[in-house]
Amino acid sequence: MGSHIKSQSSVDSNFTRHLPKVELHAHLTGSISPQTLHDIWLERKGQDPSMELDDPLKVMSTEKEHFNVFTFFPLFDTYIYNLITSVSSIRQSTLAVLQSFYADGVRYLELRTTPRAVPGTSISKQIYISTVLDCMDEFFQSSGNDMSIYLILSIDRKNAAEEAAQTVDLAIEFRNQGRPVVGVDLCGNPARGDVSTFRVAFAKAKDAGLKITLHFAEIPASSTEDELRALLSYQPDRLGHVIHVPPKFKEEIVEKKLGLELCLSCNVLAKLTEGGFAEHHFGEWQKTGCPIALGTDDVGVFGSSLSNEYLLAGQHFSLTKADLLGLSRSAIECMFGGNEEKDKMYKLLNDFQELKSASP
Ligand SMILES: CNc1ncnc2c1ncn2[C@@H]1O[C@H](COP(=O)(O)O)[C@@H](O)[C@H]1O
Repeated sequence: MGSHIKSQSSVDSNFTRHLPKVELHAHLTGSISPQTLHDIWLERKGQDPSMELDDPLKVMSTEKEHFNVFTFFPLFDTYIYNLITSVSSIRQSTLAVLQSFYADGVRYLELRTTPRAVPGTSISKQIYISTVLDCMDEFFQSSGNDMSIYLILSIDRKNAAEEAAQTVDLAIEFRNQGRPVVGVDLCGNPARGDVSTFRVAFAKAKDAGLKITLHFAEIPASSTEDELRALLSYQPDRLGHVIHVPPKFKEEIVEKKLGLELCLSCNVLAKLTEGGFAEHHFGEWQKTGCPIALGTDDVGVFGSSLSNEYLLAGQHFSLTKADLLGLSRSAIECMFGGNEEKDKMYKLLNDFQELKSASP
């Protein structure tokens, strides 16, 4: 009874930080902090003073107007991908990202990244992915196996069908080598591309037993009947963002109980939604019974950690500690890593709940 009363109390940052969390929607490059990018920039500037890229602390300053859907996507192609061009900087940034999720209380992480070769170097897509996977292995061991980490490979909407197929092939190849690759994602600038291009690639991913998650209805232009019908025909296991979803698609999603990856700060700060946090569509989806996993999307850009996302949900939707525990449990349902991983997370949450209810 005591534990019941305590868990009804309002949420605070101490609670959300210590809550064992599941992060399922985090883009690796967008998760790199401005400080880590700055460190990499300083080192490159030291080696090559004529390097023309501006200081990340200036480019990504949160004091200026926040990135919106038009300014956000070029940040990767024209800036960050030009800064992180060596195996050592891929390693440095990936390890820093893993460390910050861990320090924030994430205990199960599915990171996603778009395979990329670095022009003018020997870094192929394969080398890029194996470097990221090596960092994940290293981090897993050095954290005392405390945070499980899996990888999802992203297809970018601007990709041609062949590139998308290559991404799926890479996912299958690494998964078959026993590396922790669990799925394939569709991301990228929602104003670009025709998603029907990727039919064959996603069919191959499905056949190979990979899980599928898709960025879905992020902006009105990517929420047409044709697009959403095509995306649902790829039989996704989870959907990301689900912002501008027309009622009949909503019904279908609810009927299938698809897992939903919702990113409050990203949507509000990038102005993908209107009305601020209080009007975020989390409020609507929460009533539908679809399992929800809060996610950071791009913590390096939007500056809000996963524990802060839980805090924001608590504050803006009047959720109690018990509600946030329930939300964490619903994120577990959405995990791609299998039942053993789910059981491990449920246990962590139960232990946490007991500890909280026992503490004065
Ligand atoms: C508004 N939210 C979003 N919507 C769609 N795609 C997004 C995104 N945030 C990030 N990305 C995708 O992730 C890539 C960077 O990470 P990786 O190099 O893959 O690790 C971006 O190029 C973009 O395609």
